[in-house]
Amino acid sequence: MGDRILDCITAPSDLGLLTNEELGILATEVREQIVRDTSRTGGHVASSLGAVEIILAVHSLIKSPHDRFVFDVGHQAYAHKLLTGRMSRFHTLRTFQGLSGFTNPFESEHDVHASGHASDSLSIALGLAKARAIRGGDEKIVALIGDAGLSGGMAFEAINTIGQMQLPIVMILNDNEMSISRNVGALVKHLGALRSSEAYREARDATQERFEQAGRMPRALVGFGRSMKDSLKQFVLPQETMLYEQLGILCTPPIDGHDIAQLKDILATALEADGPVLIHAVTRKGAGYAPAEADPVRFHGAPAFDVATGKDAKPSSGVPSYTSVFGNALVAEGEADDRVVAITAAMRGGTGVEGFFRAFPDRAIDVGIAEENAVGMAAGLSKGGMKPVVAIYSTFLQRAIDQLIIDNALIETNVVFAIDRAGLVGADGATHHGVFDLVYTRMVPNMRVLAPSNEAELVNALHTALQLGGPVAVRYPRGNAQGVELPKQPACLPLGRSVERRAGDQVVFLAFGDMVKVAMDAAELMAQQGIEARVVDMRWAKPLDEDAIARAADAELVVTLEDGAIAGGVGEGVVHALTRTGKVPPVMVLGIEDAFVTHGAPAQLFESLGLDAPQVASRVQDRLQQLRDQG
Ligand SMILES: Cc1ncc(C[n+]2csc(CCOP(=O)(O)OP(=O)(O)O)c2C)c(N)n1
Ligand SMILES: CC(=O)[C@@H](O)[C@H](O)COP(=O)(O)O
Ligand SMILES: [Mg+2]
Repeated sequence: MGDRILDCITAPSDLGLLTNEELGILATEVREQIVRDTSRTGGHVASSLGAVEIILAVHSLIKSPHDRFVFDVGHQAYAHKLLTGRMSRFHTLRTFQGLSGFTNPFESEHDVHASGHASDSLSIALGLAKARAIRGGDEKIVALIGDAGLSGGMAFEAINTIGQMQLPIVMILNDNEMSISRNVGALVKHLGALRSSEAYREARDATQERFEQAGRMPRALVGFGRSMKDSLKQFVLPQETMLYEQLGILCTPPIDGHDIAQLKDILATALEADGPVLIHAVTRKGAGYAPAEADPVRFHGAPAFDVATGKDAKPSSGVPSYTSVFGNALVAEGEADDRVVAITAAMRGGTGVEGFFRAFPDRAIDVGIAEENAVGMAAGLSKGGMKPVVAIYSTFLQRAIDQLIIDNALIETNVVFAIDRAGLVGADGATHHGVFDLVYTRMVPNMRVLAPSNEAELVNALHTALQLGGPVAVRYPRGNAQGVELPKQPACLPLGRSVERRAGDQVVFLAFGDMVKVAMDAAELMAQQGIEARVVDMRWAKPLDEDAIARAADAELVVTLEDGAIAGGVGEGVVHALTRTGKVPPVMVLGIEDAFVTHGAPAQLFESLGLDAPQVASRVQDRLQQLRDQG
């Protein structure tokens, strides 16, 4: 480890003192550090490895934090973290109380925003540029965005305004032809045409040659601002010019995103331009670590792995994930009914719909990072006689709440929202926890919401949702299911009916989804203290089982348990239902308090929130005692 350049970096501006050769050595050291530490913590290995040279080149030319470097998604920002004073804590990445897996301004002054959700970087950069114009500042603004991030609606909208406003911003397109899976969409074809077109190849070679001849002095060669545009234009055929050129953004030909010297040359010029510039950098996802280059999909978001082989460090538990159970159940539903159509927004693997894509390619759609489009399109499919299932993470459906409300719920489309990653997801943290879907689905008229408590319930919930008609959400968590047997044939669950899982009269738990297990374990612990608790698996977050709620009103204490935000959550819905019975017993509403939840292993997070079974049991016992003491 001795004598590394990386260990001598005290601030990102130190990079400006390094030669290109030294920066190349630093790139290797950064990669080794990323692989070593993420092999223990897991993380977004492939994306971060692919962006190392770009990040080094940018930091060697800008003065962060005065100059602003904005990351799209932020999953590729590990090199940035290592170079901005977070080396010594990098081994804590994504762990409880450790570094975040994304950029976060509360973690470092070099991080502009809380990244994690794709396609927002250009809007943030544009806002910074406008603020600079109003204030009269001189800071440089650079945004790094992937080819999939660039295809998201928010990025398209930003480009529209960036082209109009003409404020100086440097956008670096990190084009590796990959989203998490292979990138999709017409923009991909456009970028591919640019990369492969003879004109661009010639342009790239010519640019490189000329840089080399000029001892890499592009300023002298291509000039600044508009003259750079003219200069670059001579290399491209009009019909091959980049789409964004036509929208008023100066675009470079594709350049090698792993060539630090070339990157610096182009960047130095772009940073001086008087309008928006897009640098098209071509990279390899996973670059520099053979297992990640060979399988960038697996190494997009990898669990801990063995560095030598790239294989998972921990063997699988053998219990299927909720996601895979859902994926198989969806294929079975697709076999039984040819109106079932699956939609994903760039999350084929994550949402478990790969099998459906293989079985029914004509009824499977990946819209890319375009959640609004996915949910809007589902409405159209439903109106056209189909039964669309939008398989989507809870956190990403937040992008499409309007389409859920207006395009679907208002006209009662037959759309199923299969909401994966509901509840606390773990290492991805605040930007990715699925803690709002119980609020934003329940608040909408015509919506029905199922919260299965195990995988058998999930299979039945999906079947029920498809049979029921109208917009129905089925929410389930990340990770392993409970290990229960699956039904041979899926059954329809009675609408708005709960199931009692445990008898008891003193305390009644009204629990939702994954929290039923916590309630069962807590009830068991309380029984050891002589307290008898009923556990009701509520099954439906909407409509609520009003009869079960009315029966609970006879208990000394009612406890609602959800793994979502309690502000506006389903526990509050239960309280409302209780007020309608005319008899309101003491109620504890347990769930996520009004604060963002950090990252860490789910068990640690539940413990830190007082939502693990032992703490739930003791909180409930304390409250019961308090009530009894009050008489
Ligand atoms: C709104 C939103 N939808 C989906 C995702 C999940 N997601 C994270 S990274 C990613 C792919 C990003 O691809 P790209 O921008 O090309 O970057 P790369 O990983 O290829 O470097 C996706 C789909 C997300 N973070 N945000
Ligand atoms: C950065 C991002 O948004 C995704 O890569 C996300 O981290 C995937 O999460 P899962 O690991 O739960 O699929
Ligand atoms: Mg990409």
